[in-house]
Amino acid sequence: SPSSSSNPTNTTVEHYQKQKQCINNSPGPLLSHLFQRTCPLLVDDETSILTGVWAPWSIPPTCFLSKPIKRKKSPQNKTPLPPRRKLCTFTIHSHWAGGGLSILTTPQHAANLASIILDPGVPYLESLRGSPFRPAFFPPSRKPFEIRHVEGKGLGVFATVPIKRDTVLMVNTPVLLQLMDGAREWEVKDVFKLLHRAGNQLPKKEQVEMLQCAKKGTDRRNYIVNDIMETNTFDVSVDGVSHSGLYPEIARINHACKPNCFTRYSPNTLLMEVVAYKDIAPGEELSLSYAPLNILSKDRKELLKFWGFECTCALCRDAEATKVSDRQRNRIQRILEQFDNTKNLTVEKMATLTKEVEDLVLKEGMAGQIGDLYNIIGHTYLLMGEKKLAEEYGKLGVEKLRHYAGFDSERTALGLDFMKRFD
Ligand SMILES: C[S@@+](CC[C@H](N)C(=O)[O-])C[C@H]1O[C@@H](n2cnc3c(N)ncnc32)[C@H](O)[C@@H]1O
Repeated sequence: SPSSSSNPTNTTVEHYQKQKQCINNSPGPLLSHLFQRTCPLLVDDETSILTGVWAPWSIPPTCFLSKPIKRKKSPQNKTPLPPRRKLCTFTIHSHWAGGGLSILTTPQHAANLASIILDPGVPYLESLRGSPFRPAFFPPSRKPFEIRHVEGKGLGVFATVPIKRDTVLMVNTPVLLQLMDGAREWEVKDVFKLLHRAGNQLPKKEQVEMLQCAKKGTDRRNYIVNDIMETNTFDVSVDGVSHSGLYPEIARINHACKPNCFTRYSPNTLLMEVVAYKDIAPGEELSLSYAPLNILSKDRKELLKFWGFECTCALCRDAEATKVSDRQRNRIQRILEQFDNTKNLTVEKMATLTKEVEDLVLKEGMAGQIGDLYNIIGHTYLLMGEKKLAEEYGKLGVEKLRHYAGFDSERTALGLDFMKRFD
């Protein structure tokens, strides 16, 4: 096993049994019933050999230790070095929704995730959010879109029927998750090896879906799974920590700088939804923004290099429209800066700026950020001593965040936190 022998952690069976405790509060404060879940044991490469048990995973994990931490010897610095952490590949062949999933993460995050993977309690969560986790067009044979070739972009997804704004078009579980937070702690070659294994261990169906995803093809070392992850994943919060998630069907949707769809992620189920921002006509291509929407075209271009392409969306092909959009997005930034400086603000000025920024946000196809915007406005009013207006905008923010970010998103939790001061 790659991480054995040199492992400095205590790995006796007794030590292993002592680990039976929930360290993290992974589900967050929204879901009090989930605290009663039993806490799964930590599983890694060594515990699975010691105990012969690696449930709920289908295969014993493979792990690598993080790089040794180097520090200059000095008599002043007596703080102990943090322990080296393990990064492992965990695979389950049939999770709660019936699919296969491989996860590259630490044993602690994997243990905290185990109950979600076995049964996230979807009916309860649906009752909390007030709507089912199901695409509007059901069963899957009635999908309102098709996948076909697009000039200069590879494959893309196109509407086949009229789609109304706010329609849930896709609801998918991931096939691969990879820890991003602190990822540099491990040797790159070890991460590549674990990714390769994570891909190989998937059931056939998910393996094929994964391998069919787009590739940049720029890595001469030919680490295909790493290439696929870099080209196709979304940033998702798993056990409260940043991971990248591969959702092969959703990954077919191309990027646009003024998209017609947005994604909504639920950390309590790992489900990712694609929702229409606006009405979409048959024949129109579905699009998502891979980069944050509130940045200017040159910064977007820079960011999109990470996905390995030069954007050819409708906005980027139209120099005049790009200029107007940059001007509008720039103005949004300037207004947000004014919200930071409450000394110069009056209630009347706030009302005028709010109206202007709301209009601009909608014009720029940034409705997904409107909840965050109301939240900022709520904070500004509070700093100005306008409690009633602060509460009004805080409430509006939570309502929009529930819709655009998701009922259990961390952004919504921030909005709810803000509202606590008005209880
Ligand atoms: C997540 S995939 C999208 C689906 C992909 N077209 C396929 O064939 O599976 C991302 C890749 O699609 C292409 N792509 C997506 N959006 C694009 C855009 N706006 N302009 C040019 N290429 C784009 C790029 O090759 C990018 O690396």
